[in-house]
Amino acid sequence: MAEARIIDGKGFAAGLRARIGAAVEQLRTTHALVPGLAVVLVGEDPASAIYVRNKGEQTREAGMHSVTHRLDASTSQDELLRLVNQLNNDPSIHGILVQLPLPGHIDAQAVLSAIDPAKDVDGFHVVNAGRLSVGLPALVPCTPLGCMMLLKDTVKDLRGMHAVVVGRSNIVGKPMAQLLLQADCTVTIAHSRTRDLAGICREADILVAAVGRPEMVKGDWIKEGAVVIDVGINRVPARDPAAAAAGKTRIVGDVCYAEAASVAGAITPVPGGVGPMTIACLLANTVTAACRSAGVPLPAGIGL
Ligand SMILES: Nc1nc(=O)c2c([nH]1)NC[C@@H]1CN(c3ccc(C(=O)N[C@@H](CCC(=O)O)C(=O)O)cc3)C=[N+]21
Ligand SMILES: [Mg+2]
Repeated sequence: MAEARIIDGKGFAAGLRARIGAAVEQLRTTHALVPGLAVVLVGEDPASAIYVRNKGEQTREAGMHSVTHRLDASTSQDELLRLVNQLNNDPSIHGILVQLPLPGHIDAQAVLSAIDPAKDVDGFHVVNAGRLSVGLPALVPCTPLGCMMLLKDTVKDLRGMHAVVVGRSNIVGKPMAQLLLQADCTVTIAHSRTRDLAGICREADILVAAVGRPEMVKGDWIKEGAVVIDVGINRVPARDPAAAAAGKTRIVGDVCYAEAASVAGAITPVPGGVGPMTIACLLANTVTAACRSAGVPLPAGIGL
């Protein structure tokens, strides 16, 4: 059997960011509208710090207004809520992202609920989750949105295909299932407690792995020719034992890539697959939020 086609998320994301940059330039010249994104980071988690820096850089590269608030890990929930409220009322800010996870003393749901749904570019507010589930215009969570863009680019006609989503988080699994359903797929949501998970996965024409367990999905879980979207980003010890002993790590997905690539028809790599799409879609959502708030038509080429 032929080796799977590699779905180039990194390349697709670069193209999407270029289209976003052009749209931002149009909005500025024709509507005097500059989309603005505020990212809030509480504490010093090193991975989060890198993501937040990348978000800020890519936002500016697209010509957008970017603000990053870095708060001490000891910041109280009240202080964080005051900042969110201030950003809700700031007309230069169209998108607000509070980086997760938050320190344990802060109730993440309370913070997410405080974000104005119109500025909720993560799409995590219950209003956006509800709007997505009933088919109303919504801000759609960035990772599933990016997965969907890659799928639509890879598969000519998704209608009637059996999509299996492994993982049921509010951030990826559930919204992913909603988007697939909207694209007329037949959708199964599976998870760690699913009976015969391997057998269910083998029925998938489209397999989305979003469980957060390194290389859990094996090659023999995959139907010949299936499209595999690997959402996982797991840090594991480096392959080389000496490097591993020295604390070096590498990143793997939720899918055992080498095994899967010899069975699947197409597959996203990790890194370079879904991850870069997540940030590009954050920029796209910020443009969407800015246009909706200003009553300006959405630019073409940056949505589903
Ligand atoms: N409120 C909130 N919204 C988020 O969207 C959010 C969050 N909190 N907390 C953390 C996770 C993680 N996340 C990623 C973004 C980009 C890559 C990414 O660009 N990955 C690259 C590089 C991977 C690497 O080398 O680390 C890749 O997969 O190729 C990964 C992960 C967004 N998150
Ligand atoms: Mg689970």
